[in-house]
Amino acid sequence: MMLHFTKMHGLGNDFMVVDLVTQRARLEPERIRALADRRFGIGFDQLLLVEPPSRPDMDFRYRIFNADGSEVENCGNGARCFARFVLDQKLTARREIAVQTAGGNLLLKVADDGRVRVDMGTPRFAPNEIPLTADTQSHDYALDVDGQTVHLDALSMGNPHAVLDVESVAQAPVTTLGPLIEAHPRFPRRVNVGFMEIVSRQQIRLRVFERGVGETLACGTGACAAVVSGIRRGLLDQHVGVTLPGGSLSIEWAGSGQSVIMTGPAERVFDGRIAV
Ligand SMILES: N[C@@H](CCC[C@H](N)C(=O)O)C(=O)O
Repeated sequence: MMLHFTKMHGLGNDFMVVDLVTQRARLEPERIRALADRRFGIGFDQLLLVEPPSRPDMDFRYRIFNADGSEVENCGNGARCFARFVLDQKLTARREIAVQTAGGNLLLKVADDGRVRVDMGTPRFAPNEIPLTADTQSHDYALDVDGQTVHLDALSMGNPHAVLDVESVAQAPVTTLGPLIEAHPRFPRRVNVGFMEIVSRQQIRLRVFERGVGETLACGTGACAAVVSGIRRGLLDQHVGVTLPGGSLSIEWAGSGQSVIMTGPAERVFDGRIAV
């Protein structure tokens, strides 16, 4: 049987997107890892599976798998690509789409210019909700990493994020410190690691070492987590532009108990099919 897919990206964070509303397939972790391979497979950071919802008040459910085959709770750039995909495939005519993810429900709006605005839900800070092993909630956790003390903030955007302040993202130890924090035993489900350079109260630069992938060109939930961290520590204003290696996102957060709003592009690259 042939399975149709679409290759998409949000700021260079790239996806294989599969419609499982009109098609049927089961992809095991080993097959996902093979398909994600950039030389022997299709090549992608995440696989997105679009499915019918399990609740009548939702339009779709979508599931997210990292390149290492692990299923995860949330994906910001993926959410925008998902919204463009269901419209382009005519799976819906609605420009306002409610979707279930493993990390919670999201509300997405596709603007006339194709940019997508996503209500990413409320950030969570309690250590057990991240999850992070810690006695008390803080915005400054000290982690022993190979005998060195590293200070970071941590929070959940549905998925777990650590945020480190750096002087310069160009010099940041993303590929050396990133994997050590990603797999640190105090993060029992591993963690996405963001390196944030604050340029002004309305602008940051960010690089993210993603759990289950490695450094990507952009991470939507990572951008939300970094901005939330900066706002809650009094370092950033409510509307912040985030420059990532693959492009820019706009993030807004009005503070405690409020949803984080992310706006950015979503692009289709090509369509293909594989035998399953
Ligand atoms: N690229 C994503 C995040 C994808 C999931 C992440 N790697 C995790 O394991 O939680 C984004 O744009 O948010």
